[in-house]
Amino acid sequence: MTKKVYVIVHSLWGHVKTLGESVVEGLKEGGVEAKLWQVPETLPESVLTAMHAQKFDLPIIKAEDLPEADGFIFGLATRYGGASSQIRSFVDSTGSLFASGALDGKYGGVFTSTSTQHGGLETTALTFIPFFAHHGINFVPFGYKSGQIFGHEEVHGGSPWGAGTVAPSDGSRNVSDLEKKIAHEQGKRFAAVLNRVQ
Ligand SMILES: Cc1cc2nc3c(=O)[nH]c(=O)nc-3n(C[C@H](O)[C@H](O)[C@H](O)COP(=O)(O)O)c2cc1C
Repeated sequence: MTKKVYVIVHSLWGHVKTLGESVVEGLKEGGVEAKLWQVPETLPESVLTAMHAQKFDLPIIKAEDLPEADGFIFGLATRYGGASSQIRSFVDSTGSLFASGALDGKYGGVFTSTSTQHGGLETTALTFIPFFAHHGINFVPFGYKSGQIFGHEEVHGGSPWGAGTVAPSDGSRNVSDLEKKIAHEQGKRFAAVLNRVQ
C-alpha cells in the first residue's frame, strides 16, 4: 500500500511553507502520498497584523489527523533558538495519542528556518527530537549522503538534521534554488526510508 506522509508547517512569512512545498514534491517523486498542512495559529489577530503575517490556503491539522499517516515532517520556524509556540502548542495537543501509543513506530523528520545563519538551525532541530522520542517515532535525519549540504559557494540553510533556509525578517531573502533542491531531496530520501520498511 502507498505510504502517506504529512508535512506540517508553521510559517508567518512563507519561507517554511515554500520549503514544505519542495519537501512534498520530493516525497511524491519518492513514491509516497504527501500532503502539506499548517498548524493552528495561536497569536491574536492584532499581533499578526503588526507582524505583517501572511495567510496561507493550507488545511489546518488536528492531532486526530496524525494516526492516518505513516510519517510526519515538521517545518519549524525558529523562535529564540527553538520551534515556535504555534508548533509547540500543536504537539502539546497530541497527549491522547501519546497515551494510546497511536504514533509508536511511525517516522518523523524536520526542516527549519532561521533569520540568521547561526540563529538556531541546529538547536531548533535538536530540541524537537524529544517529541519524536516520547511518541516512539523514528527520527529520519537528512544526513550527508546526498552531498548537497557540503557546498561553500553560497550561503544556504540545511544540515544533516534536515533542509533549511536563512530568512531575514525584513523579507530581503527568499528560499534559494539550492535550499529548495535540498528540501526536495529530503522528501525523496524520507520516502525511500519509508518504502524500505513494512
Ligand atoms: C519572536 C521571533 C523570534 C525569532 N527568533 C529567532 C532566532 O532565535 N533565531 C533566528 O535566526 N531567527 C529568529 N526569528 C526569525 C524567524 O525564525 C524567521 O523569520 C522565520 O524562520 C521565517 O520563516 P517564515 O517566513 O516561514 O515565517 C525569530 C522571529 C520571531 C518573530
